[in-house]
Amino acid sequence: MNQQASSPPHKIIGVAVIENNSGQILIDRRRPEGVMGGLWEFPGGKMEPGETVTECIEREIKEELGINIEVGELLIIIEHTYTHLKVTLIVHMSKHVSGVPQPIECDEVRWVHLDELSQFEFPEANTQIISALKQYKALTNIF
Ligand SMILES: Nc1nc2c([nH]c(=O)n2[C@H]2C[C@H](O)[C@@H](COP(=O)(O)OP(=O)(O)OP(=O)(O)O)O2)c(=O)[nH]1
Ligand SMILES: [Mg+2]
Repeated sequence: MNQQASSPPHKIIGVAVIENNSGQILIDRRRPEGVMGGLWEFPGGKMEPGETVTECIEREIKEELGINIEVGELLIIIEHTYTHLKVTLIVHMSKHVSGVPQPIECDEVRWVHLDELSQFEFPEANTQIISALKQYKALTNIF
């Protein structure tokens, strides 16, 4: 078997942790069918050729949820290998600007507080995003 045939597909994904003025975070539930069906995630999607991560995140959030956001600083970059898929998740903190989130390409959307995230089931790679987010919030509350 050659290298190409044996390695899983690799997706590079722009991901947003979107906060509103009440300090809540936006999560969405993936559709029941398909890869990681029914799990919750932070909104985002595949980068297209020629676009920056910021452009990718703004576009995906508009397409998937119909809202406008302001993409802020990088939170973390995660490389994770699932059984049939390798993902690079480039996660940015973002601020909600306008619009009510609609479940256009997902099953459900919710605004939740940081301490509520543990009540939702996320893909494996998200453990690292959530702990980075908790550290980030702990630090930004101090300074
Ligand atoms: N958006 C997002 N994706 C995540 C998270 N955690 C995680 O493992 N992923 C994975 C799931 C998917 O395989 C991939 C996101 O890709 P995607 O939403 O553009 O694509 P998809 O697999 O839903 O479908 P497709 O466009 O390839 O048909 O990254 C997360 O928190 N947010
Ligand atoms: Mg997506």
